[in-house]
Amino acid sequence: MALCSVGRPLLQNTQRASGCFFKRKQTFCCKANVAQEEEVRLKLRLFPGGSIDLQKQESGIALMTVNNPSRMNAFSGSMMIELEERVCELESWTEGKGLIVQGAAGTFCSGSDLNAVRAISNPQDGMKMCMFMQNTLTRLLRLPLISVALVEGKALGGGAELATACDFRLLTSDAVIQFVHKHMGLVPGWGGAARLVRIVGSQNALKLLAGAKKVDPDFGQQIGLVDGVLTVGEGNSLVETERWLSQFTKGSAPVIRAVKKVVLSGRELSLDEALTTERHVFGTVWGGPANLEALALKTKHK
Ligand SMILES: CCCC(=O)SCCNC(=O)CCNC(=O)[C@H](O)C(C)(C)COP(=O)(O)OP(=O)(O)OC[C@H]1O[C@@H](n2cnc3c(N)ncnc32)[C@H](O)[C@@H]1OP(=O)(O)O
Repeated sequence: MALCSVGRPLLQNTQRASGCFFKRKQTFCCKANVAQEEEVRLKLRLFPGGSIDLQKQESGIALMTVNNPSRMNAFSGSMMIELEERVCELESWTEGKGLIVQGAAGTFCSGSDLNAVRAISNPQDGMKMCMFMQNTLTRLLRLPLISVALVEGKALGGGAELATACDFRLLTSDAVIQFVHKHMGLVPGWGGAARLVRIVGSQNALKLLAGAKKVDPDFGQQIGLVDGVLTVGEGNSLVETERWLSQFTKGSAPVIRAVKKVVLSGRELSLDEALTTERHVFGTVWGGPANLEALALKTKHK
């Protein structure tokens, strides 16, 4: 498995399909990065526990579970490494269309494992862990899959940051997202602040971070952080989430992956770069099987 999470190029699959048009954004894996990453891994391995489980389903929807229930699904060091490995696996899953990220045992994730945090509370180690997680979560968000965080129970600190690394967030009616960093004398470091500003705007992001404000489903929907609410007790949240996601993942994998790529480039690139990307991605679906089938069926959009 390639150890090149640091500086993995943006939209690598699009690039492969249609040439190198992300030159400005590109940084390549270099020996120094790989060595640095290995050093971080060695350190993270000192804090074992829990797992990140991945199930790739025939439907094209994968299920990723943050699994450390005795610590409310807090991220141990080994879980950070496993998360990167699972993301790597998803990057090469060409049949994939969607991803659900959930926590085990009815709660989402309580952030970084505080035992590890205490042990690496010096700025140098904190920065390395932060860089590793920032990279992994950036790659998670950039997967050519439509992703949704199923938030049951609590998403706290780094758990709230993980939820922002998905395209959508669905909450059960009793769930809470809270950026508790300020109460911990911190700010987000896993890319959560940058993503939050893009999701809810800077005014709301400031309120959530400076006030460590609890976001319940109603408030979350008002500010655009929450995309839907699942009623607790009314069926299985996971089944409900799969049903919700399937409205976007129904159909041909190349087309759905292409949709994610053009939206991602619109979100992350300059207009000129995004337009170029859109042209290239368009070229990958134009005259493709789904396009030809729709033309043959004389599809009407009533
Ligand atoms: C850049 C990343 C920044 C960060 O993520 S910093 C970490 C931010 N997260 C936190 O501060 C969460 C602290 N925990 C809590 O507030 C509460 O435990 C929480 C999640 C609301 C759950 O409360 P309760 O339902 O009352 O359950 P509890 O407190 O008895 O917890 C059950 C067991 O889980 C443990 N736990 C919860 N969150 C943890 C964490 N982040 N790291 C390590 N252990 C954690 C907790 O210590 C308890 O263990 P034990 O049963 O006492 O052995």
